[in-house]
Amino acid sequence: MSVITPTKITFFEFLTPLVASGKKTITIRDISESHYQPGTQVEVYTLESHIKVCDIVILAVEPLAFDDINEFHAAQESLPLDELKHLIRHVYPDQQRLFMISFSLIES
Ligand SMILES: CC(=O)Nc1ccn([C@H]2C[C@H](O)[C@@H](CO)O2)c(=O)n1
Repeated sequence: MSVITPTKITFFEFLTPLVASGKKTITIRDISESHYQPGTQVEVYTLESHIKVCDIVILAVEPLAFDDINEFHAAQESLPLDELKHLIRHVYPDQQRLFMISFSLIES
């Protein structure tokens, strides 16, 4: 079965300034949002209002267990670790198996 490479990603609106400023360089998603391909350009939109924010390039997609999320990931998310884990549990209440998507901002 082939999976179409996605060319868009959404972030909660309150996180988009961190993406657009280049401070946030990873996002942690479940398998349904893990099909990004390294080297591809992806458009960033706000989840709530679907406004285009910026473009990013995908650097890597790697498996990451919820229990292994640590200060290293929090720094790259530009969030405190407790806030990050709380947010991930809010979005993905039961999932241990997650994916770390690393990306770089494309300056416009
Ligand atoms: C559908 C959708 O947009 N879902 C998500 C999922 C996660 N995030 C943020 C929250 C954290 O900063 C990281 C880690 O999951 O990504 C998000 O903005 N939108």
